Amino acid sequence: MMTAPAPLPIAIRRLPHGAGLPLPAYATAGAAGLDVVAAESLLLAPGARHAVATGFALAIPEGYEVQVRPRSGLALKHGVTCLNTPGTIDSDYRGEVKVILANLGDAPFPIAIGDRIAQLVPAVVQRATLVEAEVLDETARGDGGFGSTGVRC
Ligand SMILES: O=c1ccn([C@H]2C[C@H](O)[C@@H](COP(=O)(O)OP(=O)(O)OP(=O)(O)O)O2)c(=O)[nH]1
Ligand SMILES: [Mg+2]
Repeated sequence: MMTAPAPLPIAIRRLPHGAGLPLPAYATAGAAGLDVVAAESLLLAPGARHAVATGFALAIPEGYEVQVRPRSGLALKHGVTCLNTPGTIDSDYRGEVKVILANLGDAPFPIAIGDRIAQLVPAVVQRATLVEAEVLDETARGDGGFGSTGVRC
């Protein structure tokens, strides 16, 4: 049987306006994302966006990031999504985690303190060393992209 990778410990600090709110938590035993609740209330107008407070800060271990992802229910039912999905929380960021929500729907969307608005997924970061080259190796694709292989099979 495959064994699941051990959970990554991430230090979390409650900020004053996050007092009393639940910390990000998995909704089910197999959930991939830790659900995050809003630490402020607002009415998000159609077409508007807002960096929603969460009331906590993280210290992610070096070599990892945390992705901020939308919830599909909000996206499908209300057109509310993370504008910059997946949002990137850098390992050296110590400020408040914010969720940049956008309302792509056609009705104002109310957010109450404690509403689950997004989910956090930690990920390993593969950093790169760029090696400058005069010529790149040839491939069958070459510079074809952006739909060059068509739509149908
Ligand atoms: O959804 C998000 C995305 C980012 N951040 C915070 C944590 C992250 O480490 C920092 C910078 O994010 P990013 O690199 O995506 O933004 P930037 O526009 O490149 O800002 P910077 O110049 O500060 O890196 O902002 C959030 O709180 N929520
Ligand atoms: Mg950046």
